Amino acid sequence: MAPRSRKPIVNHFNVMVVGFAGVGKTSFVRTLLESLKMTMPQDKRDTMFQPSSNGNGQTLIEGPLERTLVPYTVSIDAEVDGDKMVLTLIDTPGFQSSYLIDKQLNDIIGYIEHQFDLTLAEESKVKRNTKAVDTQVHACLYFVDPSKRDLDEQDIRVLNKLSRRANVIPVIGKADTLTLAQRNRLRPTIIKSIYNSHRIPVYGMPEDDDDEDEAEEAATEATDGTDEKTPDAVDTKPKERATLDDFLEQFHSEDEDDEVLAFVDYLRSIPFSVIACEEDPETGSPLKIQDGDKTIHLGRDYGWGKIDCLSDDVSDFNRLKTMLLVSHRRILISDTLERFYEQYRTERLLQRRATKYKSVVASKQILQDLSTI
Ligand SMILES: Nc1nc2c(ncn2[C@@H]2O[C@H](COP(=O)(O)OP(=O)(O)OP(=O)(O)O)[C@@H](O)[C@H]2O)c(=O)[nH]1
Repeated sequence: MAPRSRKPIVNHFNVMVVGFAGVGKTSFVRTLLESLKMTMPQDKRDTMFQPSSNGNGQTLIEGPLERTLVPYTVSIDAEVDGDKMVLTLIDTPGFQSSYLIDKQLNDIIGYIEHQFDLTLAEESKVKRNTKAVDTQVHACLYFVDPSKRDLDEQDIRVLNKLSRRANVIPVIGKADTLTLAQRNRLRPTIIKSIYNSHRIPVYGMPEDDDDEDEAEEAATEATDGTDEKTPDAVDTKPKERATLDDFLEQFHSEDEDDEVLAFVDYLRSIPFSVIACEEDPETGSPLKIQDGDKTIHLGRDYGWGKIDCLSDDVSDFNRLKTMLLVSHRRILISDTLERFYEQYRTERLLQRRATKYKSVVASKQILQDLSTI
């Protein structure tokens, strides 16, 4: 008897791109897809896209690059390092004027929460669908505008809100618009803003348990009377942090396990600087650039020089791709489920209970009122 064929379990991995308008999100999505396509056998290349349309039947991943006005997804059957997955990229409209940011951000958060609702609905079924697709957003790339000198108030607001619902990974788009010195200045400034000044819990950021414990201890001692200070005099402000690079100094490759090293490596790399390839303005397809004898498939030509956007010498594109699809993929997926989904689920259940309680109290009140008429 022939052995029964077993269908492999399909791993879904979903990555969203978010940021201000024109910072290179769509171009990055296209470059990533093209880079994956290049490693596939020819006959599979044209069948891999299942892009959603903008409602007019027009798919958004092909054709001339236009401003993204509605969120859309594009999926690809990818194989990286022998690992098969369905990779879905979710492109979102770039933030425009400051008064629109909150509305746009709410739409993005709404999208992320809707995926949690789908899981919640599936979990509540008596008979669950074993083939239900995981649509949760496992990683959210936040594109920082390279023309800024530091994160501004709006970036901080967006990063804080997004980090409550997803694994946020900071990226600098259009990194070729910066000189090396500018890039070297921008990275520590952004990290200082995230880690020291605003303590934004982006993906992988070390938590400040010690600071919280110390503040709690100080407050307890003071109220116990074991300290000279009055409670009002207690300084509950967490103490200043060392820089992230100083914090990372304590990890040595020979003493740590692979997961810790993957995080150290990741934290040393953020924000990833990426450069997207140049597209034919008519078709939107990547321009093939001739550099002497060699053809650069995903490059940019500046007139005075040409670059290969996938080269590690010019950008962190490959480092980011490997981090997402290989070294951190499983952690990002489990983190989304165990941390963000669980948090959302708890909030929803408490909300439901509160609404139910309110309606019971309200109906009792109505009955009481009716009985007195
Ligand atoms: N120099 C340079 N230009 C880029 C790069 N990536 C994108 N661009 C250009 O920047 C412009 C905007 O790129 P998009 O990819 O549409 O930016 P976006 O963030 O998706 O913009 P929205 O759809 O408005 O949110 C286009 O003219 C791109 O050709 C890059 O890495 N380097």
